[in-house]
Amino acid sequence: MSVTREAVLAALSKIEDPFTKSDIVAAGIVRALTLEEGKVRFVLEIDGSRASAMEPVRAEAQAAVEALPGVVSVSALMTAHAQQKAPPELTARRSEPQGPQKIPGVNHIIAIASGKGGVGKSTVAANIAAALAAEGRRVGLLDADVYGPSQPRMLGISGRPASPDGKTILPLRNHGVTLMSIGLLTREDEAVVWRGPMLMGALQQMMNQVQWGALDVLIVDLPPGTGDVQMTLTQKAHVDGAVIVSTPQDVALLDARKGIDMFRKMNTPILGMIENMSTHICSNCGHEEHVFGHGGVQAEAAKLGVPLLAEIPLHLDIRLAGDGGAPIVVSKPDSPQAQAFRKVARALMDKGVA
Ligand SMILES: Nc1ncnc2c1ncn2[C@@H]1O[C@H](COP(=O)(O)OP(=O)(O)OP(=O)(O)O)[C@@H](O)[C@H]1O
Repeated sequence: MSVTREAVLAALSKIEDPFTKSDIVAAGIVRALTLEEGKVRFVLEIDGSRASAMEPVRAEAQAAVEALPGVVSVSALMTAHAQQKAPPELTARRSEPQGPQKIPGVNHIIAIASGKGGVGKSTVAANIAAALAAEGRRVGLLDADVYGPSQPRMLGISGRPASPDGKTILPLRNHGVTLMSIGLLTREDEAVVWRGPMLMGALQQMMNQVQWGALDVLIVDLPPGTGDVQMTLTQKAHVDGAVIVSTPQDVALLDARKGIDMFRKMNTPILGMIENMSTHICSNCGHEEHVFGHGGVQAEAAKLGVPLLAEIPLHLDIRLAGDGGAPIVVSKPDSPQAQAFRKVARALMDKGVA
């Protein structure tokens, strides 16, 4: 028989949180507990400065659950809050500094967003980042797509980032782009369930505890939709603007409109829209076909009064390049597809945001 949620919580409640002296369940640090056919996953949400002190607690929690009958595997991760937690007996949290802040050393932040998943937002983000690097800009890429981090694969980066002092994280680098991705902190085959407060903690950690160095621009690859990550980013960081990626299909456009609306409510300028998978060019014969329609994003951009930054074709080379770890801007810099991305990069530089 598979283990029950109650049994897992009972085992975890025997472990003491050394900081609050209550058990880790009562202390509220056990989050995102999921059980699936004996596979147990949970996260300990802790103060970032206590990571090394809490590691034995994490190990003890993992071992306690592993010892339960019916448990097949256990994944126990730690995620950090950027700020101190109030002691549990206090109901009010100490207020934190309000309003968007600059990330030290980072001149500009550009968010790449889409209303719908799978429209090519990550592909666009990787290519814009590599194109800006090719223009000589100092570029960072923050992969905040917690539901499907794909930037390590697209930029050909693997391995875990180092943290020499246990507090800050050293990002990795390829194709002139400094990358930090939530995908580099989790195992590639491991699904991570992120809940609201954890998402906010993880995003703030990636913005503030990563040693980005001096950057002209940080590109943020957002998850699709209008959720906690988008809200946290625009509330906590000074974002220069958002680029909205959509396919020409009506359904994708509807979602893109919601995204634009959200950014406007958060006072984040819309830098423009990109129509991806605009037209299909056959790699054999060069025949052009409008698989998802064509021109829908241009019409929408005109209606909303935002610039259309590019129409990127659906082209096999773009996918192969992304899957192969060298975006098309790097692998085939002279191709028309790469040139379309270079044009977007130059437009962003001309606007003074990159
Ligand atoms: N213009 C294009 N031509 C060919 N393939 C493309 C193009 N744009 C994206 N793709 C491919 O489509 C797939 C989805 O793209 P991508 O991961 O960039 O989308 P996404 O919007 O970031 O998705 P998600 O929201 O799920 O993270 C990838 O395999 C990518 O290589």
